[in-house]
Amino acid sequence: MKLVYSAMMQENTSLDEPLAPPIIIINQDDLDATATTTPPWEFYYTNEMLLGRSVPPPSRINLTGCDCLGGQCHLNKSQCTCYLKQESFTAGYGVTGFMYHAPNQTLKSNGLPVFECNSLCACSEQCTNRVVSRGRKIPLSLQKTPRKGWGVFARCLIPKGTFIGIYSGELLGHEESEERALKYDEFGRTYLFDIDWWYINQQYSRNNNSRSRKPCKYTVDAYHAGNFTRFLNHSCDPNSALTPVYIDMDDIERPLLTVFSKRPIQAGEEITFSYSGDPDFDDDEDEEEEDKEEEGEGGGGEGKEKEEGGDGDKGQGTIWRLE
Ligand SMILES: C[S@@+](CC[C@H](N)C(=O)[O-])C[C@H]1O[C@@H](n2cnc3c(N)ncnc32)[C@H](O)[C@@H]1O
Repeated sequence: MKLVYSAMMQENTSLDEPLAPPIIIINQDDLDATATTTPPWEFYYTNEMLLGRSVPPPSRINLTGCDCLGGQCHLNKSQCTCYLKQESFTAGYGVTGFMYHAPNQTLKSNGLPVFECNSLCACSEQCTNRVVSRGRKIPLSLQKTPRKGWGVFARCLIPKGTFIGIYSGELLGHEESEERALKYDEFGRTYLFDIDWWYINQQYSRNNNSRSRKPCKYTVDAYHAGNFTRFLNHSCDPNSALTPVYIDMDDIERPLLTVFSKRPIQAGEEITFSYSGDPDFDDDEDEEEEDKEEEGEGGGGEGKEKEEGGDGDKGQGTIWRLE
């Protein structure tokens, strides 16, 4: 059954990540023959976002693509519209250029939005600004733990800033997510994840000249549909974090929730993140120098101060509804 489960995961994601190594199932905890040998079959395994009843299909009316040729968007900084868009959001937070290091495609900083090149861009599939869209590359296992149920484990050393997976599932509107939360509270299920990133709130506060929090418009529910990320357990000292990523999406309230390592993760180590948002807003100043070298840059971006947040919680990503 473990092999069947592993094959099912691979089959359901073969189109969007054909090169992803299989996820293997390890169950050292089940000593008696009647115990469950695989993770539950209760959900549809997918990397995609399925739309809830009130969620419109993605609109691409305001989506733009760059005209760069080849895979070197990071070298076309004054012409690449994706580069300029990324900078307009993140230069104020000390990150120059794209959010990925050009040579190894690792994330420069957690907690900031990423705008990847998209299906309207002329650049190639090898573009340095396409990471999540190219899918998972790292080998993982799903492992039964003694006290936390199933968890996700690294099968090789994962460098800092590596893409791990999309927190996929059903994208629900506010009303539907409230209904689900009530239902799930009865059963003690916790797979709902609000998309309420600090910069969405900040924009709302600015536009409405208010310091009140914006009601959360969208929530991801990974209970009925999702992928291995629904098995990630919580830690107060996590080795990974969520990052909002926009690919074929022009609505700032609908990023993909993606998981990236925030420090090197050893082979055999459990991969975890904080269910209540990541308090570290990692603005690695030493990496800024590296970025300039990579991009042949003379300056710019350095020493800029972070903006003041509307409600002072820049470090928070999203909030998991705990029981
Ligand atoms: C999204 S699920 C994570 C996957 C879960 N372990 C499973 O087997 O389905 C969240 C649930 O995992 C368990 N969990 C997550 N982190 C935990 C932790 N640090 N300690 C104990 N239980 C944890 C709790 O039961 C929680 O409701």
